[in-house]
Amino acid sequence: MARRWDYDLYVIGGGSAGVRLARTSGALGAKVALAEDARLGGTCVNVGCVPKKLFVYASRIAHEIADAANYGWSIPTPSFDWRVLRTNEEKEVARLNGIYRRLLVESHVDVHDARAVIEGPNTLRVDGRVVTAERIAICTGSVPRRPDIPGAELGMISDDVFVLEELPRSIIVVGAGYIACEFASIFASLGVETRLVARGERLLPHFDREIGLTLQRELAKQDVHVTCERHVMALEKRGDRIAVRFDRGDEKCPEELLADRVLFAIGRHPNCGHVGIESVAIKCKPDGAITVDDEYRTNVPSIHALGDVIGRVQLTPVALAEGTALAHTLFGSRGKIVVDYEAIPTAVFTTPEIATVGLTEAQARRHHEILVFRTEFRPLKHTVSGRDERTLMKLIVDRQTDRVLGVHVLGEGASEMVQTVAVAMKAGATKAHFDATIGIHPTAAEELVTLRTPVKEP
Ligand SMILES: Cc1cc2nc3c(=O)[nH]c(=O)nc-3n(C[C@H](O)[C@H](O)[C@H](O)COP(=O)(O)OP(=O)(O)OC[C@H]3O[C@@H](n4cnc5c(N)ncnc54)[C@H](O)[C@@H]3O)c2cc1C
Ligand SMILES: NC(=O)c1ccc[n+]([C@@H]2O[C@H](COP(=O)([O-])OP(=O)(O)OC[C@H]3O[C@@H](n4cnc5c(N)ncnc54)[C@H](O)[C@@H]3O)[C@@H](O)[C@H]2O)c1
Repeated sequence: MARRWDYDLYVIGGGSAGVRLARTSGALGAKVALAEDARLGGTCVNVGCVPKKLFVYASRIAHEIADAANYGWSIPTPSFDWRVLRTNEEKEVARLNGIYRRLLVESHVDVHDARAVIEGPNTLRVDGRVVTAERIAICTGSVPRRPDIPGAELGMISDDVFVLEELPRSIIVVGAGYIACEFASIFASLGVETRLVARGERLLPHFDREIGLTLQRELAKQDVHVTCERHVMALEKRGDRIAVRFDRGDEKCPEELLADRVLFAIGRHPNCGHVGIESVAIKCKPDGAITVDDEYRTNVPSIHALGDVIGRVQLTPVALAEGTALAHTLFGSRGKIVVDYEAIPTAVFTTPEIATVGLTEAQARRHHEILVFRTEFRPLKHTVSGRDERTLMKLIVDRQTDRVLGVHVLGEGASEMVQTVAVAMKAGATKAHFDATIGIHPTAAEELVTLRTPVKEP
């Protein structure tokens, strides 16, 4: 029998959400095509998680070198070459682009290296051709925001860091979230004079307050100048440098500062431009994110949207989970699969790094009577290295049920620790379970199972 549509599913966007949706659907027997107008792998692979983490590794080697002397190592005049790092990072990204293509092809997905634009509920234009599909999935991700101020075009966005020809001597990073903190930490560790400017009262406003404040203190020890409650008003070219004007100045941060580069890290917009959503009147929220139901269906029943473009949680593992869930819901045999958005673990890859799962202390206080278990210490490694770095751990526990509601760690290995703790939390772990678990010695992680005395209420 002739098919009514060219495809069962047409996926727009080859990032984390799109590739996972397409290849899982293909593997389940659907006839699938995917369009990507840039590089396969999307933000995460090309200008996000992966190249960023490689930069993080590079930056941490600087710390290892500094810590080596007291361990007996003498490393004569180390030097760093940004171009070598960039070249090797690009090679790895190209390798991953190839792997993504192979995974799609092996799942029988037709890959179209082109922009796809929706023209109707079941119709798209791809490379000048009209293609039809029973269902369309918009997985077009998000793009970095720039502030609406004079001279904003002089500043970089995170995408630009991955094509930076030379490491600047100085940088002003604007923002207080994941990207601002991660890049400030990377640049400072690589020897760039770094200033982080936040408009709010602290870094990482969506994280546990104490974690944000402690990060600020740790970054300051590494000579990152952190200035809070300051708004950037304008950027202006001054010879080879950029002048940044703030809303006010004081002795710690004057009203105007010069730097080689400015990086805006002030959040990301859902990427709905050039997708044709207006042609079928797809509804969006005021922030531009596409509105979907719990099956990622838009107001047009044949069109779905998932990943960053729906603006729920802009993290790769969430985009992947959404892709898997939708593929199984549409083409699997188990009925509707839903993503559990509760207690999503997340990390900020600063040095020292942060990882967290569950409620912050402030969030928990709103709905629970809680006990807070807390420890702050100098890690064993640094008792000899001499580095003045502290680790902070917090456990937020429901006083009545003993359930662990939140775990917050700032310190080396935080992300690796919290990923595993998140499993225990999903299983409904109580503080008694943590107490009954034997630690691994000597580690920092063992502190999580040896915290016995709650913090006294003020
Ligand atoms: C600097 C940075 C660091 C990050 N680090 C982390 C991290 O450490 N951990 C983490 O979990 N998350 C991280 N993230 C977030 C993560 O990258 C995103 O949440 C994730 O990539 C979203 O996946 P997505 O598939 O929704 O969108 P994307 O990966 O952005 O994919 C969308 C794709 O659609 C394509 N596209 C758009 N329009 C069209 C069209 N009309 N036709 C064809 N193709 C189109 C785009 O070219 C793009 O490739 C980071 C993000 C950034 C910017
Ligand atoms: N490690 C990770 O998992 C990781 C790393 C990077 C990015 N990401 C994802 O990408 C998203 C985008 O990252 P991000 O850091 O750009 O966003 P973010 O939402 O984490 O932080 C944006 C920050 O910019 C501030 N801000 C907004 N407008 C501003 C303005 N006009 N002037 C000054 N400050 C302003 C906000 O108050 C906020 O603190 C994150 O929300 C996250 O989901 C994740």
